[in-house]
Amino acid sequence: MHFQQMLRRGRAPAESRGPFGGITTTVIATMLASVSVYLRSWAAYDRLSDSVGNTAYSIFSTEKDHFDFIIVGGGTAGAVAAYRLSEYYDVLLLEAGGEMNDFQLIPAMSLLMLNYPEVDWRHKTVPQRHSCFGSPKNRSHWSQGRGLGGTSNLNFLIHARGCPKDYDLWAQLTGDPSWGFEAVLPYFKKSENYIGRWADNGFHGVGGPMTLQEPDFIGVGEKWVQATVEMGWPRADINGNFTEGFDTTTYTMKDGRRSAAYGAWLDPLRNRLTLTIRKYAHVRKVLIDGQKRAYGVEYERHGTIKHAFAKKEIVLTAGTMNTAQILMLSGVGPRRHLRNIGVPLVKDLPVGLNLQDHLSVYLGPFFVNEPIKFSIGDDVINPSTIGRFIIQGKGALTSAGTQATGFFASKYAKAAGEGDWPDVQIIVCGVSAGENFPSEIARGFGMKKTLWQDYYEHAIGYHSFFLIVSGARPRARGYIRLKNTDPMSPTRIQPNYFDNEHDVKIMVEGIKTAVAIVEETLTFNEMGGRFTDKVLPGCEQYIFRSDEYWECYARIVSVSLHHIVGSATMGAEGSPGAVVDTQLRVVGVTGLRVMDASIMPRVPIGNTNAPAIMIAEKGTDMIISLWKGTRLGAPIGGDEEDEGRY
Ligand SMILES: Cc1cc2nc3c(=O)[nH]c(=O)nc-3n(C[C@H](O)[C@H](O)[C@H](O)COP(=O)(O)OP(=O)(O)OC[C@H]3O[C@@H](n4cnc5c(N)ncnc54)[C@H](O)[C@@H]3O)c2cc1C
Repeated sequence: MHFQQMLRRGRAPAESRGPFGGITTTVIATMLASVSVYLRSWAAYDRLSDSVGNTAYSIFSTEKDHFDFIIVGGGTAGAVAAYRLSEYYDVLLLEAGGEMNDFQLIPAMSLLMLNYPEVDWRHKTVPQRHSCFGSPKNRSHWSQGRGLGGTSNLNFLIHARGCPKDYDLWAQLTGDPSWGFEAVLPYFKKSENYIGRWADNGFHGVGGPMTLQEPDFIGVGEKWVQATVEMGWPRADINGNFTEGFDTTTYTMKDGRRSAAYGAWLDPLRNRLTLTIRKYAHVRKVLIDGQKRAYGVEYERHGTIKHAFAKKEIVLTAGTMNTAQILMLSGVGPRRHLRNIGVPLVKDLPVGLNLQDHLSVYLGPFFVNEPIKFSIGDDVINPSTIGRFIIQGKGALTSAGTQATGFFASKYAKAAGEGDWPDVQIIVCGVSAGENFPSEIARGFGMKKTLWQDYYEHAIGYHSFFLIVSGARPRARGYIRLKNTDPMSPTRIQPNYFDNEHDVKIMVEGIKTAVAIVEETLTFNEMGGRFTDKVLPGCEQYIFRSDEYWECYARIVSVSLHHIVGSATMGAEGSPGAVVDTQLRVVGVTGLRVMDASIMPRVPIGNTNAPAIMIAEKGTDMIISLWKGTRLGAPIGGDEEDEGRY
C-alpha cells in the first residue's frame, strides 16, 4: 500500500507496522525538506493526468455541456453545494485548481503549505498606509486555496462560528429573520458530526458529513484556558450561545486528519453519476443574455476556451476575491468602474465594496520554563510522530499549532453597551521557534524575512509560544476592483486596514490583555510565563510596552487572519448595498446566485469556514425547495456509504 493510501485511510498495512525507520521515513523527510519540489511534481502530475483524462473523475469527463446547475469553484462552499444539489439534479462543478494533495491532510503541515502557486491564489493587497509595515512594500498577503476543497485545504482547521449576535445582526441588516442565529443554527448543525465536550448542549450536529473533533495534541491550550478562567472568563462553548470565554480548539478533522470540504463532501462523491467535476477549469465569465438571464459560463481548461450551459441556475462559489472578479468580468458591478475597465454593463451593483477582514497581530515570543515545546521542525516531524500519526491518527502532527481560542469584549465595547458582544479574538499558537520558524512564518504569510529573523533569533531553541490577537468587529471597509479584463490577472484589493483609530485602539487593548493573561496569572507564573524583553525592530523610539509601543508593534506585525468577506454582500432587495438578496440571487439577474463567504454582510467575530459552509447548506436548501427537485443522486448504496469512505 502506498504512503498516500495509508495517510488517507488512517491505518498502516500490516507489513508497514512497527518502527518507521526505513526508506519511508527517508523519503518523507526528503519531501518535507522540499515542499515546493513536492508540490510542483504533484501538480504537474495531476494536471497532466487530468488533461489526458486519467483521473478519478475521468468517467464523468465527457464533453457534455448542458446541466441543470453549474457551480463555479469547488472550494469550501462549492463542495457543499455540489454535494447537496447533485442529490437532486444533474450538476457540473468547475474548479480552477486540481486535486487536494496528501500533505494537506496533515494539520501540522498547515503553515508549510501556504503561499505556493500550485495550491494558493496568493493574492496581494495594495500597499497599506497604516499597517502591514512588516510585509514587503506594505502589501498584505492573502492566501486562498486553489483546488478541490479550496481554502478549507489551507486553513488552520479551527471551527468557530462566531456568536449569536453576529447572525442576529445579519437578520437585522437584511430585514430577513431567516438569517438570525436561531434560524441558521439548523444549517450549521446539518453539516456537522460533532465529537466533543459540548455534545449535549443542543448547539451541535451529529451524523453530518463534516467531523469535528479536538486534536489529540493541544500543547499549551489547556493551560491557556485555565489562565483565562483565573482572569474571570468562563470556559465557553465558542460554537454555542456564548458571550465571552475561551476553549481548546475544535477542528474540522477526522481520525486526526484534515477533513473539511474535500474529505467530507467531495471525496465521497466520486461515484455519484449526477455530478461532473472538471478540474483545471478556470471560469472566465458568466454568460448573461439580453433579458438579464444567466444561461452559461465561459471557462478555460488545458489551454482551450469552452462553454457550459445551465438549464436552471448558475451558482458562484469562487470565494470572496474571485467571485467578485467573475461577477465584474460578466458585466455585473459598479457602472463607472466597469466603464473605465471596458466591460459592457449588464447590471449596476456594488460588487467588490463592503470588503472586510479580521486584521491580526502575531504577538510573541512568550517564554515558559516548562518543556512544552511544540515546534514545527525536527521535534514534531520525526519518525516517531509520523508513525503515530499514520497508524493511530494521534500525536503532535494532529495539531496545526492553533491550540486554544476565544473572545472577549474590550472596554470600548463595554462602554458602548456591547459587553455581551466580543470584539477581540485571541488564538493561542503553541509553536516554539525552531531553526526555520522565522523564515517559514515570513514565507507563509508573505512577510519580510529579515524582520522575523532579527526579532525571533533570540527565541530559537527555547520553549515559547505566540498569540494571534485580532480585532473581531473591524470598522475598516475596503474594496476589490478589476485591473483589466484579463480573467487570469490579479485584482486590485484595498482592505483599508487601520484606516480608523477605533480598530487600532481595540488592537492595543487586545495586545495588553493578552500579555496580562500570561504575566498576571498563577497558571503561567508557575510556568515562568513572560513576554520577551526584545524590542521589535522599528519600534525602538517608543517606551517598551507603552501604548505607543504596542501600536507600533501592531502596525508592523499586522497580518490578515484571512477571514475575508463581503464583496457580494447580501441585503434587502432594493437596498443600495445589496449585490444578492436574502435568497442569494444576484439582484436584477435571473438564474445566478452567490453562495460563499462573499455574501456575508458583516464578518462574524469568529472564523469564516463554518459560516461559509452554513451559507451553502442554507442556499442549496432554498434552491431545492424552489425547484422542488426529485431525489436523484444519492450515493450508490445509500447515504450510509458516505460514512467511513475517507
Ligand atoms: C491561511 C488561512 C487560514 C485560515 N484559518 C481558518 C480557520 O482556522 N478556521 C476558519 O473557520 N477559517 C479559516 N480561514 C478562512 C476560511 O477557510 C475561508 O473563509 C473559507 O474557506 C472560504 O470559503 P469559500 O467557499 O468562500 O471560498 P474558497 O474555499 O476559497 O473556495 C473558492 C474556490 O473557487 C475556486 N475558484 C476561484 N476562482 C475560480 C475560477 N475563476 N474558476 C473556477 N474556480 C475558481 C478556488 O480555486 C477555490 O477552490 C483561513 C483562511 C486562510 C487562507
